[in-house]
Amino acid sequence: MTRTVENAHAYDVVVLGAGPVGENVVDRVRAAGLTAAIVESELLGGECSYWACMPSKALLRPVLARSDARRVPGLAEAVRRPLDAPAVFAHRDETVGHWKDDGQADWLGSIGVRVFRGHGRLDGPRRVAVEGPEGERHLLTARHAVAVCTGSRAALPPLPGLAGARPWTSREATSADRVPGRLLVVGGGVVGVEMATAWHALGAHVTMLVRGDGLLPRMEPFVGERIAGALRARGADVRTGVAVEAVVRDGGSGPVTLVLEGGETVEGDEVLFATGRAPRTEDVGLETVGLEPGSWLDVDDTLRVTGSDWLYAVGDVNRRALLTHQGKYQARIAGAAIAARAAGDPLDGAAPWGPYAATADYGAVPQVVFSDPEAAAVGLSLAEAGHAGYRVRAVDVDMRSVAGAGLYAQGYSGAARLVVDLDREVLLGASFVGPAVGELLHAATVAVTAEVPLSRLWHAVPSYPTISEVWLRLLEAYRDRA
Ligand SMILES: Cc1cc2nc3c(=O)[nH]c(=O)nc-3n(C[C@H](O)[C@H](O)[C@H](O)COP(=O)(O)OP(=O)(O)OC[C@H]3O[C@@H](n4cnc5c(N)ncnc54)[C@H](O)[C@@H]3O)c2cc1C
Ligand SMILES: NC(=O)c1ccc[n+]([C@@H]2O[C@H](COP(=O)([O-])OP(=O)(O)OC[C@H]3O[C@@H](n4cnc5c(N)ncnc54)[C@H](O)[C@@H]3O)[C@@H](O)[C@H]2O)c1
Repeated sequence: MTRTVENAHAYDVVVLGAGPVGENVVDRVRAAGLTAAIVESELLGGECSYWACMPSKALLRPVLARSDARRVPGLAEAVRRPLDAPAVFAHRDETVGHWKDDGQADWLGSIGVRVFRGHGRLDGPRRVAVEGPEGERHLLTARHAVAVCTGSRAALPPLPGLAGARPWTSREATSADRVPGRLLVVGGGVVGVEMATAWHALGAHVTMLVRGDGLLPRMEPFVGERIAGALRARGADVRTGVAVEAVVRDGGSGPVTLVLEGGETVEGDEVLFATGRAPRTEDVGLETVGLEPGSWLDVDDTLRVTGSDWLYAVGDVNRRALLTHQGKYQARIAGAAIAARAAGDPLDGAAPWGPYAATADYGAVPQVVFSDPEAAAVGLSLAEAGHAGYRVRAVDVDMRSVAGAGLYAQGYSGAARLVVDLDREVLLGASFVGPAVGELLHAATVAVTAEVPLSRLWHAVPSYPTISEVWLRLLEAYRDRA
C-alpha cells in the first residue's frame, strides 16, 4: 500500500546521489562541521561499487594474474588451465557485497549523515524533494548547498532494432554470470577494451567492432595498437573502421545480428554496447532551477554550477573526467569550497592548485586501463600537447631495456613515452603500456602535477631492479638526444 507523508527537514548541505563522489562530498562537509543528508535511489556506493570499477576489476584480476604467471619460468606450467569461471564470478559477487549496501549505510550512519532512500529531485532553489519507495515524500532544505552527484549511465546509439535486442551495457557486462559463446563488443574505449579482455579470458569468442581506427583513442596511439595486437594474438577479432547500422534479434533473445555499413552482418550470442556515457540528469528537477533536463552540468573550478551561488555538480555528471578517483578529488575540493563559503569566505577567484580549485582536472588526470597488457597514462598525449600550443618533444623507450621488466615476466613487452615541455623542461604527460604498468603511474602523476623539473627528476633514483627503472631510461633518452 502506498502512503504519502510530507516531512520537512533542514540541513546545511544536501547531496543527490550516493556514489563514490556524493559519499565523499558529505564526508568532507561533515568533517568541516556542517550537517548533511544524502539521497540515493539505488545502492549506496553507486555505479562504481556495483556495476563498474569494482566488479570489472574483480573479473580482470585473475585474467592479469594468470597472464603474468604464464610468463614466469617455473610457474607457467602450473597455470595453463582455463579460468574457473564460476569461481571468478563468485569472487566478483563477493567484491560487490552481493549487491547489498549495508556496509555503506553503516558507515554513513557512523559519520552522522542522514540517508534518504528514494528518487530525489531539485524542487526550486536549495530544496530537494525525495519520493521514497513506499510513496512517502520528504522535502529537504539546504541552508548552504545542494550537490548533484547523480553520475552517468551507458549511452546507446539510436540504431534501428537496438532497443528490442536487449544489448548488454556496462551493467550486464560486469554482472553477468554466464559466459556467452560469442560476444560482440561495439566500441573501442575503456569499457570495450576491459570487458573484451575479461570475457575473452573467461571463454567467449570476442569480436570487437570499432568505429575509429584504433582502441583507446584518448591515449597515445601506440597504447591501443599494442593492446589490439595482444587481443588478436590471443584469438579475439578486433575490427577497426567499421560502423554498425542496425541490430536484429527476433523476440529479444537467441543469437543477435549486427548489420554493418556496406551490408555485411556479424552474429553473436550477446552484444555489448560500450559506446560512452550519458548524464543521469533527465529526471532530477533541473527545470525547477532554470537548467536543461538531461544535460551535463557545467561548473567552475570549485564545482559550483555556472550562474548559481548554491548548486554544485560533482563527479561524472559534470563531464570533466569520468573517473572515480577524479570525481572523489572533485568532492574533496567541493566539500572544502562549500564549507569555506558557509563560513563567509566568498572564494572569489579561487587560486589554481589551491584547496578550492579542481585544477588537476585540466592537465593531470591519471587513468589505468586494466587490459592485458595494462595501459596507464597521465596528463597530455603528444597530440593534445601539440594542439594546446606547447613546444614539445616525445621521449620513447622500449621497456625491454629495463632489467626489472625482464625479471617481472619473461619476454616482457612494453613501451613508455614522456611528453616534455621544451620551454620549461617539465613533463606534460606520461604513458605506459605493458604488464604491471598501472603501479608505475603515480610517480608520473606526481611529476606532472608538481611540474618537477627534469633536472631534479634526474636525482630521483629508481630502485634496482624494478620496472620503475624505465624512468632512468626515459631521462637518459631525453638527455642523450638533447
Ligand atoms: C564498466 C566501468 C568500469 C569502470 N572502471 C573504473 C575504474 O576502474 N576506475 C575509475 O576511476 N573509474 C571507473 N569507471 C568510472 C566510474 O564508475 C565513474 O567515474 C564513477 O562511478 C562516478 O561516480 P559518481 O559518484 O559521479 O556517479 P555514480 O557512481 O554513477 O553514482 C551516482 C549515484 O547517484 C544515484 N542517483 C542518480 N539519480 C538519482 C536520483 N534522482 N535520486 C537519488 N539518487 C540518484 C545513482 O543511483 C548512483 O548511486 C568505470 C565505469 C564503468 C562503466
Ligand atoms: N579503468 C578505468 O579507468 C575505466 C574503466 C572503464 C570505464 N571508465 C570510464 O567510463 C567511461 C565510459 O567508458 P566507455 O568505454 O563507455 O566510453 P569511452 O568514451 O571511453 O569510449 C566509447 C567509445 O565508443 C565509441 N562510440 C560511440 N558511439 C559509437 C557508435 N554509435 N558506434 C560505434 N562506436 C561508438 C566512441 O568512439 C568511443 O571510442 C570512460 O570515460 C572511462 O573513463 C574507466
